[in-house]
Amino acid sequence: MTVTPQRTSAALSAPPKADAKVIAWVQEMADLTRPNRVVWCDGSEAELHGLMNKLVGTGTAIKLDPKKRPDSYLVRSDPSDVARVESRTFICSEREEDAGPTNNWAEPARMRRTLTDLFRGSMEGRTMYVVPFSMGPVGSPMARLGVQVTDSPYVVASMRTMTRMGDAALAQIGPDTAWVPAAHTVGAPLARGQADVAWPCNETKYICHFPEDREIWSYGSAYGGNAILPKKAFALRIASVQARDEGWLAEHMLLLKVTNPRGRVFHVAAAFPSACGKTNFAMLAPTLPDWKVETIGDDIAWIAPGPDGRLRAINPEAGFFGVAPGTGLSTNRTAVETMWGNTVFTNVALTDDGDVWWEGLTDEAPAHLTDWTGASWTPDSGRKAAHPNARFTVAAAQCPTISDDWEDPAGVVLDAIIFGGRRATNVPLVAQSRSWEHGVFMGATVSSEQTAAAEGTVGELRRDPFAMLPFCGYHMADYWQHWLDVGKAVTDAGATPPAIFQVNWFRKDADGRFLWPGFGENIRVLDWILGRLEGRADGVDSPVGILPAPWAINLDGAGVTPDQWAELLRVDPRSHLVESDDAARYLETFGAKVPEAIRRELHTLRDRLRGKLANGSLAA
Ligand SMILES: Nc1nc2c(ncn2[C@@H]2O[C@H](COP(=O)(O)OP(=O)(O)OP(=O)(O)O)[C@@H](O)[C@H]2O)c(=O)[nH]1
Ligand SMILES: O=C([O-])CC(=O)C(=O)O
Ligand SMILES: [Mn+2]
Repeated sequence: MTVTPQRTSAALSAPPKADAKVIAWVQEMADLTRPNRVVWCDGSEAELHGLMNKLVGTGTAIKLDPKKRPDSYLVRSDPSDVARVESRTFICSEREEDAGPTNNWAEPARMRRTLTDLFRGSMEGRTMYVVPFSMGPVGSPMARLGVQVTDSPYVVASMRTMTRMGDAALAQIGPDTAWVPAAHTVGAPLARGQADVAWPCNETKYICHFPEDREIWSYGSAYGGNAILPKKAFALRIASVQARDEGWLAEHMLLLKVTNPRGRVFHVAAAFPSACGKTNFAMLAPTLPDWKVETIGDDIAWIAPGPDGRLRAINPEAGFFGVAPGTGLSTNRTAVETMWGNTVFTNVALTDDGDVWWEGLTDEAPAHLTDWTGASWTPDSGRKAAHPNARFTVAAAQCPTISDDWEDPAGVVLDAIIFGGRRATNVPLVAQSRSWEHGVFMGATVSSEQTAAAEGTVGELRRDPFAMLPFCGYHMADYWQHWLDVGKAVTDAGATPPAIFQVNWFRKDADGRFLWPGFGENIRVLDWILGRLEGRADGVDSPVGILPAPWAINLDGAGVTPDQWAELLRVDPRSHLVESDDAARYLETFGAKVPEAIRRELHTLRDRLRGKLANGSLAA
């Protein structure tokens, strides 16, 4: 006897105003994945409570003590599903060369067959949630729309915080609206009567992007960066392609508003690789008097020329998906205050009185904890209580320093752009680029030590251009050309592009200690950066860019010794020449597509370094 699986009707449960094409796609996905039922998410508070109750019921989430942290939960993932899987992330462009050497490429038709086979029946025994979402304030001309289907209630709850989702987003989609379909399954169908596990996932994982079709498929993981598809998959990988085609920029950048002691307001964007300080910088608590720093976004910025030609930026997200370890009262009090309630924690430790803890939250660890794997833990267990990539998910609106213009549908005018990385040696604390082209060169050659935000060896040095290495949806060298083109378009429109800077908070001394106090003290660097824009801060030329002149950065009370300061800004021509050899080899991997302006900047850098070396030996 053959049993025809019951057809789950997407149309039956669809809201009355749902667009026909959306319904048809959801139906197609339901026919393929065969869930027990289809639920269209409305984005309401009641819906969120229902999802969290369900997660508590399946043992996925633990409700924290409401007296300590109201409406907050701890979720423990499967120990194998804790970070983005870059080796399983694919750009399936029609032509391999459009993905470029930094992406895994797969032939689209073949990948579609693979995915179709994997998705067939993958939601059996589960509920398919339909989550319409808007990236950017609903109705903003800079916002973009999408619809994700997923069988993970944890992912739906995360999307409720990270995006504007539900009815309001669905209402934006009409017959002629562009929207991105994003299909997600944990890949763990349940047979009739089979008991579920707390964190269903699959050993096999695929995170696939079809840039020409503007489509996303994700299989096997429920970890945020792999499964909350509006975030990295859409707002960076797919959006970077849209941005290239439409003349704007989709960037891995935080956004902040700074008011200086004289009341002048600036907006700044900064790109640092994953786990290199974006959230911390976005919530900077200034240690210098009379400065005000407010938060607009902590991870992604969409940047487009406005009517006056100047670049304007929005934060397309609605929440923070932040790294917990290292986030504490002494480093980022603002983040800690943001998480007072309504927060989902993933892979942190549980205290005996029903609250959460992680390394760095407080100086001293509690005497006893349940660690992120659910095992008993004491300070002398000899292992971390929280996973190094443990995360908190919380609404941006809850941030005490959220800026009043963070949801401005027109975006904020950008005054400066900062690139950074995690470098123990060589790279100075701050340098200003001499031009837009030089700034693009700085961004293109950023290198950083690998962190726990992706699988791989922590500490290994890798080039991470524009902090976009894992997130650029097309050929990286074409992306650099696009940046050059955008700068030129701004200039051609008679406007001034933002000034570009490079920073490094992470330089270490011979004993392996950070030379720069960082965190709230980073305001001293911002003071200089903005002072450069106002013409009130002095700089000295160097081969790698304009460095702060002696005394140009206020170090009063920073606790930095003159020797440390000298080391923070030291540019050793010999080691920079070695670095530039490496940069040259790196650029070679992109072949003929490397823009002429980038080659020219490399050439200039090497000439200047050699000149410096020659002068140095003359002087000696
Ligand atoms: N030494 C030093 N460490 C910092 C500084 N800012 C951030 N960190 C540390 O860097 C780690 C990651 O910081 P985050 O701000 O969460 O990084 P992120 O770039 O937002 O990370 P993603 O969410 O993965 O994109 C934490 O352990 C921080 O404590 C700084 O100025 N100095
Ligand atoms: O995407 C993630 O998993 C978290 C994140 O912000 C990053 O890695 O940059
Ligand atoms: Mn990030």
